[in-house]
Amino acid sequence: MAITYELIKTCKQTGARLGKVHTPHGSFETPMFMPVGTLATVKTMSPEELEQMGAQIILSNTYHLWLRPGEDIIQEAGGLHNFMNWNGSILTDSGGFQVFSLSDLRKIEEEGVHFRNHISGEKLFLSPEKAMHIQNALGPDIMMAFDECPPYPAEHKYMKDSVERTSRWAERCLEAHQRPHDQGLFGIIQGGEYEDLRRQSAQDLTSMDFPGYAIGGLSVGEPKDVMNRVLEFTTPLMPDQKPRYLMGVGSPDSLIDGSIRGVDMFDCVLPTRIARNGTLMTSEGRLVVRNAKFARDFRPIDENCDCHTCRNYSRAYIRHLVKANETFGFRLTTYHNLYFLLNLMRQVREAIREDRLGDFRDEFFEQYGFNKP
Ligand SMILES: CNc1nc2cc(C(=O)NN)ccc2[nH]1
Ligand SMILES: [Zn+2]
Repeated sequence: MAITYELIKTCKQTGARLGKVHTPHGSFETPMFMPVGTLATVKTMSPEELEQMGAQIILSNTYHLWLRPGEDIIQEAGGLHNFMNWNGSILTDSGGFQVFSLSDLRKIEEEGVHFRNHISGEKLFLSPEKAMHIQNALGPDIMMAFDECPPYPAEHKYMKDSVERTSRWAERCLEAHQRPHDQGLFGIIQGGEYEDLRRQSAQDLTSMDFPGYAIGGLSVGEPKDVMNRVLEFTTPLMPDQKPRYLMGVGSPDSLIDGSIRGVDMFDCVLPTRIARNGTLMTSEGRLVVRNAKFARDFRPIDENCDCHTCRNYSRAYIRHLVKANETFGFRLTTYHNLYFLLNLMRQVREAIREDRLGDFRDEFFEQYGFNKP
């Protein structure tokens, strides 16, 4: 069975929608945040802990797994689910973003992209066909088309050529897709900040009938109001009976603002990455637990959080572990940050059910300390 989307209801106060995505490894309600497990692990978390905190779909990176351990080993293990013992859904990206963000030495041709391994420097080549071959071997529930994620800002002429090549590459990905029945392939809409190019990209891709669509090329350094403007004119161009996935977005305010503009799925390394340097997301804003003021603070990280970390450990203890570079400290901070975002999405879904996501946004922004528009 492939990927299907069920639109449950639209928020009467905003453009947000409550939905459900069905995959071969289970269904999940949307809007939903996907923890990132780049190398077939959400760093420091066990699959049991991910399940316990309410994660239902995680992301893994094709580029990284191709280099290490190699898709052949994962295929021999029976695919990513078996290899990492995760029974929920998995989405793999295509490597498009890594090629353009990790490797500066690259040459883009019609056939594909020549670049260097960001670790060893060896010459590499990725094409739509190669990216599909690797993802078919990894065996996720959802795969992403191979595209170009251009830098921000980019000239309109460059972006137009890039969008047209990305559309040709999307066609080639569909051609090369080996397992359409048990692996959904999402197309990626590009076009940068240009409304005419986002429209052209959306028209090209929606004419190819993918089971879901992503909005790429954002969260690449553009101001938040540019992202929000691009979402405002892009989501209405996307089919409303299919999932809409905004790639690389995961700060609390962007998750809420993206949901309000009709986005259903999000992923970002932010919560796990900042956890590893002791920065916590709390309902009152960010908390840097290394700060000396927490040395004798025996309250939980967030008094409004009921996660495992906040129910059992204090700021003073976590500060001590983080300063001593104790692994357990980073497990506690990671668990809390992921729980915080998964719980935020639960509250967003609840607010959509009750047609009050606009009010929720104002309350959350006020308490978290985000400046209101
Ligand atoms: C962290 N920011 C961020 N932007 C992204 C864009 C893409 C994309 O356009 N892929 N084709 C993927 C991941 C991203 N992560
Ligand atoms: Zn917590």
